[in-house]
Amino acid sequence: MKEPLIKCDHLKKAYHTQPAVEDVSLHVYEGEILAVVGPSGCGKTTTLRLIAGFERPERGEIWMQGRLLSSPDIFVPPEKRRIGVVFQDYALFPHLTVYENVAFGLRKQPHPQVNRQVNQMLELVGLNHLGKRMPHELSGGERQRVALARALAPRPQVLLLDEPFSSLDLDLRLKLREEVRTLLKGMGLTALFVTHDQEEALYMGDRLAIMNEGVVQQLDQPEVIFSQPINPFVAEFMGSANFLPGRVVEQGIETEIGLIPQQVSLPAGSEVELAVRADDVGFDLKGPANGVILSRVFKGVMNVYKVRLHSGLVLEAFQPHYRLFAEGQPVRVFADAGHELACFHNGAAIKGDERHLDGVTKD
Ligand SMILES: Nc1ncnc2c1ncn2[C@@H]1O[C@H](COP(=O)(O)OP(=O)(O)OP(=O)(O)O)[C@@H](O)[C@H]1O
Repeated sequence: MKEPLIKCDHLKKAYHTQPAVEDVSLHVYEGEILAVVGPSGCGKTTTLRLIAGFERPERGEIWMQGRLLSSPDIFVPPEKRRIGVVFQDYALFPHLTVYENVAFGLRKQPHPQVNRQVNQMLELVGLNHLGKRMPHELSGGERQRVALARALAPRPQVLLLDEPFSSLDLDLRLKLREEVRTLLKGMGLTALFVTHDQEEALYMGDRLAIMNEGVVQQLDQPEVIFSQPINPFVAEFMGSANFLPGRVVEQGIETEIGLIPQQVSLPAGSEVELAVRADDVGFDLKGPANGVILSRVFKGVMNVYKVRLHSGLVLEAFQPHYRLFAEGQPVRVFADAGHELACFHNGAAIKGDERHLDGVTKD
C-alpha cells in the first residue's frame, strides 16, 4: 500500500473557542491533486493554514513523508516545510517587480541560480516578458500567475492553492484552471486545491475531500462521490436536487413515482430516501398522471422542468430542448436513472457494496 505524502489525522482548530476545524483527517498521495470542497465557512482555509504551518492544531497531527510536521507538541515552522501556497488574497509585494516577487523566496541562493530559477518559473506561467512590471500594471489573471510562479520558485514538494481563481471572471477562470492543472500534472507536483465550487473541484481533483462543519465527510474519486455519496449532505452538495422518500419492499423500493427495482440490505418496510438528480427523473403523457408541470427553464441544450407530485414534493427533471410542455400540464413522472440511486436510511448511505440481491449483506 502506497504511503501518502501528506497525512492529516483528526485535526482540530478553534478560533476564540469557536471550532473552525472540528475533526479533519485526509491524505494526499505524491503527484496527486486533492480538491477540498465545501460550503463557505466549513473550515477549508483553516485546514490549508494548518498544513502550511500558519496555524497550530489543538489536536491531531500532520505528517509529510513520514515526518511529523505538526501536533500540539511539535511544530515545524512554515519555511522549513517545503510547502508552497497560493492564496486568493495572497497579495504580491506591491513595491517589488514581477521578477523580484518571484525571486523573493530564493534570497539565500547565489545570484545566477536565482536568475535561472526565476526566469524558468516566469516562462512556465507564460510571463517571461513581464518581469520588469509592477503588480499594479498586471491584470488579475497575470497577478495570479505571478503568485503561482512565486510559490513554485523554491521548488516546494507540495503546493496549496486556496480559491486561486475566485477573483477572476468566468472565461479567465476556466482558462487558468486548465493551465494550472496541466502545469501541476506536468511537474508531477502534489497539491491541495480548495474551492467552494463543485464543478471546479470535479475538474481539478484527482480525488475530492468534501467538507462540512469542520469535518471531512467523504474523500474519494469524483465518480464515486458523485454516484455513491455517503450522506444526504454530500448528495445535495454534489448536485442532487431532490430526495424521494420510499419504502423497502421485496422487489425494490416503492416510491410515489413507482417501484424502483433496486435492492437494499434492509428489512421490508424500512423507510429510506433516494437522492434523485434532474437527469434521473423522466416524465411523459403516456399513463395516469401523478404530477403536474410547475415550471420550465430553457437552458439551450435542455429544458429543466419542475414537476409537483400529488404529495406536494417537487422534483426537477431534464428534457431535451425540443420537448415543450405547458405549465399546469398533468404528467406521469417516473425514475429514469439507468443506474442505482444513492439510498439513505437514518441519514447514512446504504452503500453499493452492501447492496445485495438475495437478502444477505456482503462481508
Ligand atoms: N482568524 C480567524 N479568527 C476567527 N474566526 C475565524 C478566523 N478564520 C476563520 N474563522 C472562522 O472559522 C470558520 C472556518 O473558516 P474557514 O475560512 O476555514 O472556512 P472556509 O471553508 O475556507 O470558508 P470560505 O469558503 O468562505 O473561505 C468560519 O466560521 C470562520 O468565520
